[in-house]
Amino acid sequence: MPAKALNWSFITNQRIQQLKSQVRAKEERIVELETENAVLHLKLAECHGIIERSNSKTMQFCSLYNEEQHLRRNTYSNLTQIYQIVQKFKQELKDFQSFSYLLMRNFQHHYQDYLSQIVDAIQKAQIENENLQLLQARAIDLEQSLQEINGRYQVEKQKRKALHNNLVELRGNIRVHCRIRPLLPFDTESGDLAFQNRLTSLSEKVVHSTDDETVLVKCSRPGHPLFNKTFQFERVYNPLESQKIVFGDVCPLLTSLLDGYNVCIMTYGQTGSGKSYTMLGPHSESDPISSSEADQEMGIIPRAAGELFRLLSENQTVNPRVEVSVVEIYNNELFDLLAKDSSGIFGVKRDVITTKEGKSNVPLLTYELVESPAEFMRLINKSLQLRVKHPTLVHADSSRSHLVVTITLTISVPFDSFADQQSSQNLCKEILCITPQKVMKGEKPSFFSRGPSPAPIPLDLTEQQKQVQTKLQLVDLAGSECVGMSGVTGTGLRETSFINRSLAALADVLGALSEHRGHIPYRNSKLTHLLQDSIGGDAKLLVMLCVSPCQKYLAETLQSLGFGSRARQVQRVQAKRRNLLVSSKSK
Ligand SMILES: Nc1ncnc2c1ncn2[C@@H]1O[C@H](COP(=O)(O)OP(=O)(O)OP(=O)(O)O)[C@@H](O)[C@H]1O
Repeated sequence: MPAKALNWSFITNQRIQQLKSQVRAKEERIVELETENAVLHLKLAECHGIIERSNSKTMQFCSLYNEEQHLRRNTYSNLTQIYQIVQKFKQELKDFQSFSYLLMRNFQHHYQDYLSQIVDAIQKAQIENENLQLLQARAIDLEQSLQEINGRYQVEKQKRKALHNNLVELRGNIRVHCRIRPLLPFDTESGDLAFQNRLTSLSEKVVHSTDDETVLVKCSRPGHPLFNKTFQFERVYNPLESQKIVFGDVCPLLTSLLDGYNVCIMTYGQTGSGKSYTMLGPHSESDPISSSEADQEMGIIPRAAGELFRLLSENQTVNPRVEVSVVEIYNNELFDLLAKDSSGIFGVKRDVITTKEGKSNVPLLTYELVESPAEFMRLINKSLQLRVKHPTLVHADSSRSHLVVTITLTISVPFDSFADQQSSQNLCKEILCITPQKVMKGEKPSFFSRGPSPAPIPLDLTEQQKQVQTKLQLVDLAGSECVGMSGVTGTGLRETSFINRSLAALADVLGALSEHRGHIPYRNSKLTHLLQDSIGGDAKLLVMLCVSPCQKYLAETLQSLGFGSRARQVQRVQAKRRNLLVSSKSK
């Protein structure tokens, strides 16, 4: 091999070696660079990641920024509004302040005014108060004087009443009371169509009590000018006055009964005017009258029984005997409601006779002995079951008969207790002496048994005593009535005719008595014949007029008031004390 070629190859090898080492160096460098590149890629990827994250954060920031911008804009507009409101409010506040200021000034101004007015008013009030106190003191003085005057007036009124009553008694006048009943449902009911059409005016109240002694009637009749009529009676009850008040005025008559006077109380009036209510109280077949004091609506009869037994129980020494008879006068026939006929039916026809002494008497009349108000009321209720009643157009429970309840009271009194008073009154004319021997022999008098006539009671023979017999007649008359108004026909019409005739007979008797006629027509009707001793005799007689307050019954009311006024004019003999029935001396 040539040297040159060797050299060349050497050089070439060297060169190759160089190049190889260069290549190796380059490759290492490449590897290094690739490694760097990879690192850089990694870093790039990292940077991409960071950039992406930054981008999303930037996006977030952007949206937050937008939101913030939006909020800011909103806040700004809100702030603007708030600012405007605040400005407005400030303005208003300013206005208000100035208004308050104005108000305050006004207030102060008015306050000053009012204050001075108040001060004035207080000063005036003080003066007024002083005046008022003076006036009050004067008013108290006046009131006291008024009370004194009123008291004196009441005393004078009582005295006047007592004097009037004495005068009535001395002149033998009939005492007349008048009771105006309240308006009741049946006053505004009527089967009559013509009435129905005029109902308002018909139920108008035309009868009034102006005081406790005067009745005022406003008379208005179609085609006549209106005029007022007044009637005076011993007592007038307004519609609100109770059964208790009515009985309060009747009550002293029971004391008179025990004092030895005969007493008669009768109710008179048109049908439905309240006679039975006043005399008996409300009752019906199924609901009899009680004798309980709790019953506020009890009438005169049950109250009288209670009061009589109360008075007797207060005076144990009188040894009383109380006998009762109940009589009904129906169609001018007299029925003894306590007697049974042969077939055992109660209500036996009896007759009235005039005795030799000129007294009326009912032979065989049953007298039942009673010892308590309850026993008495049992008899009354039994009798009321028999009393004839029929419905009329005026009211459903109309009594078609006169009812006469007679209580005969026999009491023992010391011999001189009545005589002194009798002599002072010079009334000792009528002495019914029953022979004392009969009692002294110890015979059992027939009057101990239930029997046909009231009789004296046994005496304590160790003392000088006498028996006094007095009679209390309680009469519930049947109602006077206008046939057209009551709408009765047939039997009812016959009853009405008898009722009206007997009431006319009663009026005739009063007329004859007031004119002091020689003949008094007692015998024209059984009613007047039976009541002869009470009406014309020496009993204390009280007529209780019952009237309706309404226009519908004006004619009947005027008739009843006229009857009462005429009754007041009657001057009979003075009421007399009953005297000895039996007397006895100690052995
Ligand atoms: N003062 C009064 N207070 C309340 N109700 C009364 C009053 N007076 C009468 N009444 C009522 O009026 C009605 C008729 O009264 P009442 O039966 O006493 O009349 P009267 O005059 O006896 O009638 P008649 O003669 O037809 O029997 C009864 O329902 C009775 O309860």
